[in-house]
Amino acid sequence: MSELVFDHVTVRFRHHTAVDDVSLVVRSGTTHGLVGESGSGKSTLARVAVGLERADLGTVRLDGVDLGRAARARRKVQMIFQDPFAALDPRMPVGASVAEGLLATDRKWSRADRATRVRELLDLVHIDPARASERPARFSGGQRQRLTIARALAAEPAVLVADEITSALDVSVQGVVLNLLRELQAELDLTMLFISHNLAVVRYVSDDVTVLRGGRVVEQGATDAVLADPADPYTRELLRSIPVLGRPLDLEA
Ligand SMILES: Nc1ncnc2c1ncn2[C@@H]1O[C@H](COP(=O)(O)OP(=O)(O)OP(=O)(O)O)[C@@H](O)[C@H]1O
Repeated sequence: MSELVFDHVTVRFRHHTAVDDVSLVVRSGTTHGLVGESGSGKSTLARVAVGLERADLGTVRLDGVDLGRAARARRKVQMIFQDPFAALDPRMPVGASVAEGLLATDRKWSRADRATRVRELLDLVHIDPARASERPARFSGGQRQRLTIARALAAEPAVLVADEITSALDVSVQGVVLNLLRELQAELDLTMLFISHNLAVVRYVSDDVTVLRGGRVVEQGATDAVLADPADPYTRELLRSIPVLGRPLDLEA
């Protein structure tokens, strides 16, 4: 089991409340989408989960353990960031970058085991393992994002937090990365908090959804139910930007 619970979380920056009493549950083996316009508090909430930000009130718990008090448990929550160009050290062979993720596991890895695991991880994200010695500059944006996913998976996370991971990519590549995530979800039974300002993207990967506005939850529930019958005008507004059924997803919005 790996359930991530945000329990009445509030985060303030000086007099500004970025996250205001937010509660949500990322159920084990499911993807929870977090959607809302720019500045609604999505990234701040994600940063609290991985310990980059502190909650002023409330707790984030992984399987009952308060992550605010347990740095070790926080390593079980791994974040994938928006910009795959900034996320990989340009001087390092990509295999070495992926291997960095193994440091977050509690095991000691022999050189041979490490190399084998890196090959497996590259294979999992459909990057030719023979390219492990190449630098990031030789890879496209979409390939780099797949490399950062491999590095996050190397850490054997209980929960993955994906923050706008497709928004820096060309629209043609976004679908490839989203499809990979769906494939990994099915294969590895991933538990994931998936953040995007784009409801079409969230709908594509999420079992449950929380809609944030101005740091507050305005709507929450099973994705299908929420999108079929949104109770809040703001969600209806976000939905209007999604193309009707039968037309391709507008992943660029
Ligand atoms: N370190 C900080 N210091 C002060 N204010 C901050 C800080 N980080 C975020 N904020 C503010 O908190 C609010 C929420 O920001 P946050 O980045 O969480 O929103 P977001 O929904 O992720 O937006 P975006 O989609 O643009 O990333 C914004 O008003 C932002 O300006």
